[in-house]
Amino acid sequence: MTLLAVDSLHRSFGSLVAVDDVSFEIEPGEVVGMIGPNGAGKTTTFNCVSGVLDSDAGTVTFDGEDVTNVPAYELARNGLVRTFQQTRELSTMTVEANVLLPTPAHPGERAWHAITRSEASQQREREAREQAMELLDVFDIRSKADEYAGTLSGGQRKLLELARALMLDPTMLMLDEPFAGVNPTLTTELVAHLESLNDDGLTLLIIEHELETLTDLVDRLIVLTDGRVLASGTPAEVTSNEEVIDAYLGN
Ligand SMILES: Nc1ncnc2c1ncn2[C@@H]1O[C@H](COP(=O)(O)OP(=O)(O)OP(=O)(O)O)[C@@H](O)[C@H]1O
Repeated sequence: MTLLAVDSLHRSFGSLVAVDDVSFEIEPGEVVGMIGPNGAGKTTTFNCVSGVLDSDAGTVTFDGEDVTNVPAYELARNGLVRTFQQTRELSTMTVEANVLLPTPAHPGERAWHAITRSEASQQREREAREQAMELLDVFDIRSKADEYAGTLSGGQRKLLELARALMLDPTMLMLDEPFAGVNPTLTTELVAHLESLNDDGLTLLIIEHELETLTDLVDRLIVLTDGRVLASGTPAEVTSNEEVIDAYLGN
């Protein structure tokens, strides 16, 4: 069964049509890249699909359920999680606290946990902490666990953002420019992490400008221009498509 189906999505800002009749489908286990020139509507499409912005028309179906305009926190519960182009770490909290933020087991989230401190809630906290530390270990930022997130480099912030998204145990991750501002060594590491997450069954939809980074990683590319899907296919198909070359690659 198709995991994500976007059908005839529209979103305008005043008279500007940012997303204009966009349709695409993602199958379970796929890695799909979304490319297109600046202003093509990639982030707005992400925002509408991930419940950050309401769409004006169209439908989004995730895992067989109509989730059109369902808020992000509810989508996350269903397994659809996204990251942002601008990382959203809280710079005056520690790296560990940042990773723990989205988990329901975080003590701050439910006031009554703090009061009752039931065995079950303490167990959940312990498990969340272990999971957070494992992720920081995998992403090679465990040594920074007790430091303020504000001290991390741009690349490490991307890893922190990814770790935080993974704490929600997603079925599908939508990544908005995960490699932007990341140095080549860290990019290679990040790609390897994404490949291994995909090997474990995680479905990925990735916005990226750097086509070279995406070509090896993705099964398929969706090209947007002027808010519309211009082409979709394997990297080889898309990069040899004349319309794509004119609209995007030729630039
Ligand atoms: N909140 C907003 N208010 C008004 N216009 C917006 C808003 N968000 C996006 N737009 C406009 O919608 C169009 C699509 O923008 P969007 O950010 O989705 O494109 P993009 O393909 O992600 O671009 P980039 O690669 O530069 O991030 C652009 O013309 C942009 O200026």
